[in-house]
Amino acid sequence: MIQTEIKSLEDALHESILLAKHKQTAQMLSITDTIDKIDPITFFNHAKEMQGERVFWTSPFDQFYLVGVGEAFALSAHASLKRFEQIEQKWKQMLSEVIMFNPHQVAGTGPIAMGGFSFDPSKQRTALWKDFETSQFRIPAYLLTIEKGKYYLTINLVVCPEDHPQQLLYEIETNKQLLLNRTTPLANGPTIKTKHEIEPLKWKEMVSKATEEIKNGYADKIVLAREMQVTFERKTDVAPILDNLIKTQTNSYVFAFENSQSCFLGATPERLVRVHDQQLLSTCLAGTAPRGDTREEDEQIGLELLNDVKNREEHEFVVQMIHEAISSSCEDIQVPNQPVLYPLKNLQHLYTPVKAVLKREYTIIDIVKRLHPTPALGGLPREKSLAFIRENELLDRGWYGAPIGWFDPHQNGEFAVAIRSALINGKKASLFAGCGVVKESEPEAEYQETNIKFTPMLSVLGGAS
Ligand SMILES: C=C(O[C@@H]1C=C(C(=O)O)C=C[C@H]1O)C(=O)O
Ligand SMILES: [Mg+2]
Repeated sequence: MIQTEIKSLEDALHESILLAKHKQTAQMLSITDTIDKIDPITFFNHAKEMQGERVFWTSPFDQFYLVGVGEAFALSAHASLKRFEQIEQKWKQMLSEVIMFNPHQVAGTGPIAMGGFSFDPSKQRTALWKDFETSQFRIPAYLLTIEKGKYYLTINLVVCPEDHPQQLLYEIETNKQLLLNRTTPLANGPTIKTKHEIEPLKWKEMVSKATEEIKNGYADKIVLAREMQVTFERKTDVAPILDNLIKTQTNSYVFAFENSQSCFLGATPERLVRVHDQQLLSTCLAGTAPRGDTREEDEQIGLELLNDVKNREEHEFVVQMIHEAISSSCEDIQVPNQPVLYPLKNLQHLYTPVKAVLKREYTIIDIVKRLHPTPALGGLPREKSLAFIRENELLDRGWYGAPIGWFDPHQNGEFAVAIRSALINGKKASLFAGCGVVKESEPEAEYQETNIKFTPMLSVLGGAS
């Protein structure tokens, strides 16, 4: 990694092309500067006119946004074996070769990697997720970062020995104009034409089977998910959906990842892990109840949730596992001994935050590897619950329920668990929702719980009834 003082874009291009000529190979370059204020959804919307797929991330807790377009560099791991290590290794290799011009040193600027993993690389893949790899990160060509009210644009590109600085400069200026200096109105949000739940009866039978297995001592908890397929009147536009998610799901991360004709997006309340300056945060989120119609009713439901044996059990398995999973790589681990309520628009959860200090020799990817899947999405014990899911679930989870997020060259990053999500493809979409099955689970109650978990996405897709 070579780091230099501030340069004009033209000088940076000159220097990188010279280096590429000298080495007789392509050279990656990353240049970051501040820009004027721009709405992140506007930027995302404009990016549609450009070549390249878009990615979107916002964390509601610190008004932090990342919006990327195009792909300067890709990191992927094909085999399921050691996929986290492969991503890390390719990332380190890339970082050792990139030239960075970034005077700001703000988390989430520069050549950052945005992407995710599939839930279970050992599960048989279907055509549904054909556009997505099982481990896939993208260093966007153009990246908007909004942090603490400041706006940054990073341009990442790979130059070749035969490139011309003036030509590249012209292309970049044209794209910047397109992204930053236009006023294109947002299209209307979609309207759902048809809704189809996949095999609800079979799903309930599977919940009964899991409950029986748990009672027989096979496992303590198994998380089971299902799919709802919807169709739209017209081909969907993602920007108004994201806009709506940000406005309606205020306690959730909002994310989108485009790949070819598909877009995976959602509004998840579940942080997997965040690392900033070695400070680590993780979240135990499991145990669910609806919101009440009045304040009193809401408080009553919340109180019952806090004291409900079945939901507390679902939750406790997650707390124990996350604590154990980070114990060897962290110091000063703090875990409250009681959960609190985490209210969302359509439902409420039991929530226990976990704080720790990440030891210097570990990275966020090491932690993702240890945590995924937590018993909030897999179960306990991990391998047994995964085996049950693999064998019985009527669904290709793809990236649903798996880590999605970003990391930067300075060991900062954040991953959420991709729930409350949908995979959109033109005029159709698949929505996903799951729930933690324990020995007290009732199939009908779990079915209703998954129904409320569909509502955040259903309502922004124009189909809540
Ligand atoms: C699996 C999902 O959510 C998970 C399951 C929960 C539960 O069963 O109580 C609660 C939060 C999440 O950990 C989902 O939303 O699809
Ligand atoms: Mg539950």
